[in-house]
Amino acid sequence: MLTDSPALLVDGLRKRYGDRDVVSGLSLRAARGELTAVLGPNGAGKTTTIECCEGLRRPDGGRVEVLGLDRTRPENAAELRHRVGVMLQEGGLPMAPHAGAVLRHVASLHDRPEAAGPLLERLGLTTVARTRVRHLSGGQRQRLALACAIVGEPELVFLDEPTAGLDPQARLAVWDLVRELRAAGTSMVLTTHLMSEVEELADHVVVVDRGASVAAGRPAELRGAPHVRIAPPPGTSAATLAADLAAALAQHAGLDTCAEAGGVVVRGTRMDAAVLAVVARALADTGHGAAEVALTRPTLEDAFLSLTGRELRADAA
Ligand SMILES: Nc1ncnc2c1ncn2[C@@H]1O[C@H](COP(=O)(O)OP(=O)(O)OP(=O)(O)O)[C@@H](O)[C@H]1O
Repeated sequence: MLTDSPALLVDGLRKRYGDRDVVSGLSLRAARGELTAVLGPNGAGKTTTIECCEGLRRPDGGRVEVLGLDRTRPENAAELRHRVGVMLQEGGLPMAPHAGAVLRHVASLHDRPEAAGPLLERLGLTTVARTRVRHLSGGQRQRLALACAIVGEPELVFLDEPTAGLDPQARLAVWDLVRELRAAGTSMVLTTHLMSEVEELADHVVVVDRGASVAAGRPAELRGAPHVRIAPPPGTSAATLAADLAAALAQHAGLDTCAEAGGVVVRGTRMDAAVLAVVARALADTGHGAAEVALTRPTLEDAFLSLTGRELRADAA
């Protein structure tokens, strides 16, 4: 096994259901000791990809290496079962046993498991330890599935929407646990629709759309730099305003003005209140005015929407 291999390497992954390619040449890399978030619209192919990495689905093409081992080779399955933790979107828990018994059973499958009691306590499950899984609330099942994924102290954990449907207190408890795991050096791959979760937890983000990876980087890289955004006044096109403003700003080296998404955007290496004042003066010089001028700090959600579009997908799952 190569110790300098990434926690997860996916290269040119393909998966087809019937005559539909749902994953078409997807590549991503998750470094060891980091939390990599995989984002994408409903139906983008995230769960299918992660399930191929977990060994639950067989890829139709491409390479999947988990902790340096080829995931598609049956001889690696047993070793990876011990070294990788999986929290499935649907939980995958047996319904009849008590919650505590399920966790103790999963713990018994590992060589050096974490103690089940304290883990149940951390996830607010002590009072339901003797409740059958089928009688747990959705959020309690979700937390039990997380406990089962990490009780074996795996090197890599896959978390598929781990806080979907949890109340804010439970979400914070899960986030604290995830931070502790990362501090202890655990590699994690997380899929989520919550941008706040990504902002809080992710070291690295991969954006997936229509079965392929469309962007990857640190959250700050994906968010992009602050810029001045100007909404043209009624009756003035963004293109006209951008051209006139660019001329008015010509003597200010390092500022780049363009029309973008119905507005005008000014970018530069340093974007602060002083630059905002310069842009506002130049705007006044154009004689156009503006409906709105603001120094904007793009959010991850802005970046996500600009990468994947705003329209609801007809093929959304
Ligand atoms: N077993 C299956 N048979 C046929 N089609 C499937 C199957 N599993 C998933 N799909 C389809 O594959 C596409 C990708 O689904 P997938 O669950 O991977 O998306 P996702 O990005 O995880 O979506 P979400 O964010 O909604 O969980 C969807 O259009 C889905 O309907």
